[in-house]
Amino acid sequence: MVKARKYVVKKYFEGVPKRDDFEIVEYELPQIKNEEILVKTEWVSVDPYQRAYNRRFPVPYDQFGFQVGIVEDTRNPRFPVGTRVVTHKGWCDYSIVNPNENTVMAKGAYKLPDLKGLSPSLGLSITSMTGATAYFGFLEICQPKAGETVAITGAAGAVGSLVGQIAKIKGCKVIGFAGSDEKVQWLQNTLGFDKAYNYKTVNVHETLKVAAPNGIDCYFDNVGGEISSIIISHMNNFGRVSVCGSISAYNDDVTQLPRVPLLQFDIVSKQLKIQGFLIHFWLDRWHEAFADLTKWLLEGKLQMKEHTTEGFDKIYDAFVGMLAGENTGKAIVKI
Ligand SMILES: NC(=O)C1=CN([C@@H]2O[C@H](COP(=O)(O)OP(=O)(O)OC[C@H]3O[C@@H](n4cnc5c(N)ncnc54)[C@H](OP(=O)(O)O)[C@@H]3O)[C@@H](O)[C@H]2O)C=CC1
Ligand SMILES: C/C=C/C(C)=O
Repeated sequence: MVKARKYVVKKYFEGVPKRDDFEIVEYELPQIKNEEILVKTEWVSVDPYQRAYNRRFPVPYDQFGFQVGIVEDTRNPRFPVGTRVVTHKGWCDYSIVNPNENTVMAKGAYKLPDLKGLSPSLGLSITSMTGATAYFGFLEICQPKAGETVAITGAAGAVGSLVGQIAKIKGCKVIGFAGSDEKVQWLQNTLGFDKAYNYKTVNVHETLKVAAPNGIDCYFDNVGGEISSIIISHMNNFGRVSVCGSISAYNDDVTQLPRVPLLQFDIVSKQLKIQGFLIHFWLDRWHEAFADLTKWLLEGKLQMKEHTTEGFDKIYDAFVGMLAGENTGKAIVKI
């Protein structure tokens, strides 16, 4: 019998999630059945949707999320012992998975793609939801063309930093907004963004007059709120907006969300396309994103910075730290 630990969400979050909204539960795993695998978790992902989706499930629920682990026992010939897998089993140190049992959000399990000796933790960014989100959310919805100007909020985060690098690969001019001067320096000096700004200290409207005098063609929106309205008011005719997330409001009371300026006149007069998406829509095509992103990574055309916290007991701290902007790049926890 294997003893396992998992984080259970026992209360709905009010504002910033609190430590005692979670309980760490110890329990014994049953024997694996036909087709199942026993996975020892190596890395877990902390992500904004774990906050945003909180009220979609009846409490108590096991905290879902992507993780990379190694197969320790198997009754599935496609997944021998020692295989590295990506699953959606969340914040636990051991789990039993049937790789064939997909959910709406994720495959039951898939083999970690060959990262040519790079850290398997990249299975939580480059070859997981994060990478697919940046790739499809930007390329499919924004349909960027070389020479166009792209604005990105949440630009120094996991998804945003990839979107900016993909935009550079596609020959675009890239303007990023992030929440500290260090992040801004990293975006400009290391990732090659054309311009980056600290949204906490600049006047976004005045900044865009200078940074994008000819307007913005594509906007990848990770944060929502007032900054998004300002950016959209700077868009060119036939501009495209990919609405990926609205993290600026995830900890807010949904009945009291802040008002943002009316955008309809800009949308109509500039004939803008504004599209939200959920990355599960492309679940059967994620491998296409993984192939291109891994190739670009190995060619040195893009990079993924990881913000790593150590220890199963620290997952909560990593989660609220990410929501507060402590991460540059992908926030992950090494178990
Ligand atoms: N539609 C979909 O299918 C998917 C959507 N997403 C969305 O993509 C977005 C980015 O996710 P991900 O890359 O994983 O997370 P990040 O790595 O970007 O981490 C979250 C970041 O959000 C920023 N942030 C926090 N509060 C605010 C605020 N009030 N205003 C502006 N920025 C804030 C912080 O950076 P800073 O220091 O810059 O403030 C923080 O580092 C999220 O909105 C998420 O929900 C992600 C995956 C799939
Ligand atoms: C699947 C993730 C969705 C958001 C909103 O993060």
